[in-house]
Amino acid sequence: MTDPTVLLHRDQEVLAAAAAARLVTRIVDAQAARGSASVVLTGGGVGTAVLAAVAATDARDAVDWGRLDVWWGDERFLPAGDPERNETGARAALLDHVPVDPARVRPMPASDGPDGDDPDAAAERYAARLRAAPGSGGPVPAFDVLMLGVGPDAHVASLFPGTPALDDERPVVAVRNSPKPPPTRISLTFPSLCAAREVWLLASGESKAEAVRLGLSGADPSVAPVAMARGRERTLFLLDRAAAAS
Ligand SMILES: O=C1O[C@H](COP(=O)(O)O)[C@@H](O)[C@H](O)[C@H]1O
Repeated sequence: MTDPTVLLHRDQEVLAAAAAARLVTRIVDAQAARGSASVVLTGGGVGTAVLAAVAATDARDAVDWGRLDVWWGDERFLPAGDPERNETGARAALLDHVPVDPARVRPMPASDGPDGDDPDAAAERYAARLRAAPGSGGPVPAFDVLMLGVGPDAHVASLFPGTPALDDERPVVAVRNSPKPPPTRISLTFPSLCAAREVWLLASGESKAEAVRLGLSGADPSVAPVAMARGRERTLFLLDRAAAAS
């Protein structure tokens, strides 16, 4: 686990553009070093804005999209194509616009998928895919970069304060009664999130400032799950000024 480095940006637009440039470079470097790269996507406002900024930059052509593994850190357990799904937003912002290998894009199952409306079975299915992924020497691969948004309540992925998922050691869990709609979700757990080489926490706006402060100050993760957002080799808090204001 690494201590966070804070990088400040003027506003969300600059933050998204800078994170997009950093993401392209990170993927290109990983592909040069290991032949392929793996990223874990987040939903939410800034996370999706970063993907749109990647799509908008010519630098995206430096990436070998066919050698990129795409995963998600959490998902709203809704039917495929639902606009509230993180997958839907990521496809519209980026994945539909670049030549990714469909077999290497691995969304979390939808509620009308092979397990039907059973989030526990869907979580187990995703855990099995992670375990079986090339280069996975354990429960999950060593992701090159894992991006996280953060809620005003300091949740990351779909790990909410005071909920049993925070202490769950399985790599992927079903989340019920989420305080933020929709109520049923699937999420990577802390051991999986923290297995990433680099974790990037993205936050924009003053509503996130207190959560960011807690995330940087070693708060109790049961109160502020964001405090567990740490990568093995590097942790970045990519913030705009408003999110850093507390
Ligand atoms: O529900 C979720 O919320 C967080 C934060 O979203 P934001 O719109 O407030 O930035 C997001 O990171 C997570 O992936 C998502 O499922």
